[in-house]
Amino acid sequence: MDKQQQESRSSSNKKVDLGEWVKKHASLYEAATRHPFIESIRNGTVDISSFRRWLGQDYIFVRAFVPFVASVLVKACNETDDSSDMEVTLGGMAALNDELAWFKKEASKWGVTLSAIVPLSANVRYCSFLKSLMSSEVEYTVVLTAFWAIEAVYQDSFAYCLEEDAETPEELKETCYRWGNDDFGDWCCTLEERANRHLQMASEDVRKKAEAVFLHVLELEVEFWDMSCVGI
Ligand SMILES: Cc1ncc(CNC=O)c(N)n1
Repeated sequence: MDKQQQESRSSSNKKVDLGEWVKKHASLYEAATRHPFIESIRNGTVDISSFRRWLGQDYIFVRAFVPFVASVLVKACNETDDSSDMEVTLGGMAALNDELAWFKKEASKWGVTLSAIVPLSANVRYCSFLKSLMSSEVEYTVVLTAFWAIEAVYQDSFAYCLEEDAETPEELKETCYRWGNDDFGDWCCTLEERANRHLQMASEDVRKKAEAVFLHVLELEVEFWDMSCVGI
């Protein structure tokens, strides 16, 4: 085997998957999934005005997330002929329909007026990032990676608040369960599998872009939690 063959062999054998990136960037991943806001839910010391702020801001985020997921679905239909890709994304869209209804119900329980919420700057930044990913120029592999990262952070964070030794207040358990439940966990694993498949097939350039987008999602998630806790 000559040198060039060896290089191309080793680059195609190089393990690229999302689990590896989580390990490689463990401290940022941990900052996003074990944030003080999440820790405060888990140990029962959460400041309720922070929780209410998070709830109102997250409703705005989820409304912006719907067209992003729709754009992932369009790319799945155009760029792959594998129906599992379309199905996992369509499943995510269906869940968002229930989620928006849930936000309305939860907001009224906490006395949060959703129509009066003004998006804070971290939220505006996150929503405009989603918008930038909706461009047809952004590769399917890259947006699938972003989609997985956005969902995985919530799944991991809220599942942590439901562990056996967690002291999450009763009235917050339903919120944690929304993203921390096992079915959502399984769905995230399916999404991860789909994304990994595409990463394996991608060029080095696309993989690099996907890794950068993964890191950017983690940063934006940290800022989103930070925004929820300002003033405490
Ligand atoms: C800021 C943020 N990140 C991820 C999610 C989870 N995806 C949809 O609900 C969310 N609701 N909010």
